[in-house]
Amino acid sequence: MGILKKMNEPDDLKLLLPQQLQQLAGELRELIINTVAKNGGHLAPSLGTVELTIALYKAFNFPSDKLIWDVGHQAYAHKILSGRRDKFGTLRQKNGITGFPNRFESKYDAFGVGHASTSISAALGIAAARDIDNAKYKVIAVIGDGALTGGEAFEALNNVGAMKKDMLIILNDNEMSIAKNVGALSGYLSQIRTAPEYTKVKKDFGKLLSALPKVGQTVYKTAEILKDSVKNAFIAGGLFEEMGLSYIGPVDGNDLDAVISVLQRIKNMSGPVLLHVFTKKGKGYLPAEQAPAKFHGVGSFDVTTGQALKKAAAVPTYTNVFSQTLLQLAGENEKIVAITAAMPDGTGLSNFAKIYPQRFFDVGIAEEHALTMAAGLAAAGKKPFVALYSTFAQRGYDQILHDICLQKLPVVICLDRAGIVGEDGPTHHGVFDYSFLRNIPDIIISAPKDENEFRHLIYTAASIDKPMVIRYPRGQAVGVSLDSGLQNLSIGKAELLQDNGEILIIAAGTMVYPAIEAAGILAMDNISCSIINARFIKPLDEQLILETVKNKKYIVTIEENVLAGGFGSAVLELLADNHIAMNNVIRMGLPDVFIPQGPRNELLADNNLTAEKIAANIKNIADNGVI
Ligand SMILES: Cc1ncc(C[n+]2csc(CCOP(=O)(O)OP(=O)(O)O)c2C)c(N)n1
Ligand SMILES: CC(=O)[C@@H](O)[C@H](O)COP(=O)(O)O
Ligand SMILES: [Mg+2]
Repeated sequence: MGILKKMNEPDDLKLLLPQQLQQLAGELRELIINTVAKNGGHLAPSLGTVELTIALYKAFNFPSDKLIWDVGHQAYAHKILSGRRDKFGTLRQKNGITGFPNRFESKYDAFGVGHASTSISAALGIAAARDIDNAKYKVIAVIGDGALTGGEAFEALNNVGAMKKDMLIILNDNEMSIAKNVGALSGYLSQIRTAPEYTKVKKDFGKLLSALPKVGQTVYKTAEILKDSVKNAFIAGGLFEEMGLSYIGPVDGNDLDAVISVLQRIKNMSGPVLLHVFTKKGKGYLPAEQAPAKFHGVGSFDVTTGQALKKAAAVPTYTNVFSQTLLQLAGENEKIVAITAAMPDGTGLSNFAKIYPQRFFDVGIAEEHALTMAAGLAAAGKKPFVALYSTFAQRGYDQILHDICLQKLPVVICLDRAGIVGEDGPTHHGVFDYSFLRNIPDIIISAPKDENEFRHLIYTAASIDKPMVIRYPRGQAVGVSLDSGLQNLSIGKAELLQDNGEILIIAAGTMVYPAIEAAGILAMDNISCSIINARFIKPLDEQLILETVKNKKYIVTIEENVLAGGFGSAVLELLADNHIAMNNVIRMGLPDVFIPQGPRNELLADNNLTAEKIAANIKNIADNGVI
């Protein structure tokens, strides 16, 4: 770390010579690779943007100028260069540096991110505020080709072209979303990349740039000449020009000199400018260059081989179970179709895509569109399964309400990564879905206690003619054995697992097994518990709950969701509506705060949602009568 260790202030970089900047790029890569190899993280995206980040720091003055990253999973070099080098070893760890730009972590993180396609909107807002204040700083958004497939990015571009604010949008095009990028826009960008003229421009670009003056009155003109020169070579970026932006590029975004030169020359251009850079995802680490999707987000790995350090577990993940069960059902029912919003691997739909390419749709990072498209498919007689991460489904609230449920269309919404996800932290925890879905009429919300029940719920969802949600967590399932056949579960029927004692635990989804275990711990203290597996959050099994609460001294609800408006609230509403006293109800779940990052198990323990903590809390209540 010869040069990097001398970089104490971001401005130190401005004094470095070209060769030293190259060395800095190498050292940044080394630090990023070694850190991610230990902590896990978004390696390939962050390796691809090293040169771009150095060039941005060379050309602009942060934090006065505002740099807004889209998603923010490519911003590790930015974190290191903006005063977080020495803490970078704590990346994604509990109480450590977060995996995404975070307004509360650094003044260099101009906007907090984690969800895609927000950067242009945020940058436009900041530019508009700047102009109201007559301030003079620059505003730069960096957006990937994947994030550009999101509707919000298009809405923003539409507005940018009309508002004509001075701002720079850098399109970091590596031809990849998490998986291969999809869609017509991606096709358009590839045409620019493969146009024979690009090769010529790429070669001539350096020469062209060095021949042009750098500063003063001529800058704007220079940029115009530059733009025209490129445009004269071929009409690249016409789409953006038509929308009212000045298109510059394409530029090789891993060629440090070229990116520095172009930024220095265009930074004073007026109006909205789109700079198109091509980068290589995973650049500088062969395993990541060869398998950019695998190294998009990784767990710990061996740097020499690129092999994961953790052995694959014998117990399947919920995602695997979903993948296999849906494939089985799709073989039996040709109406089944599947939709992903740019996460074919993460949601387990890649095999479905291979086997049923005509019945599979990757719509890009477009959750809203995915849901309404599913509604359209259902309206035309198909049985759509939309698989989304719970946190990203937050984008699609009105589509679920207005386009699916109000229309009573039989779409199955599979919410993966529901609950606490771990190291991705508060932007990614899927802990709000019970609350934001529960108020929608005609929706069915289910949460399996284990993989066996999960398979039956998928089968049930495939068989009914109503909108249904199944929510399940990140990572491994419980490890129970699977029934040989699949069966329909009665909608809204819960499962009474045991009925003895004065304490009734009603648990939802992932909290059922911890509840059973907690009851086992309490039994050793002669405290007996009854347990209900809710299975359905909506409709609730009102009959069973009302029957079972009779003669119970305490009722405990447990959920891996925020308490506000969640499953426990549903039980309270039921009791209130039936004039049953509620002063003996204890709700366990997540508090009204954003849960930070950390290992999932530790975060569950911190929030009293492990068997031991549940048992300790119930014992305290039983012993002291304290709630
Ligand atoms: C709303 C939303 N949906 C899905 C994701 C998951 N996601 C994170 S990064 C990514 C791909 C982004 O591709 P791109 O913008 O091209 O960046 P790259 O990784 O290629 O640098 C996806 C789908 C997300 N963060 N936000
Ligand atoms: C940045 C982003 O949103 C995704 O890359 C996400 O981190 C993937 O999460 P999983 O690792 O749970 O698939
Ligand atoms: Mg990309």
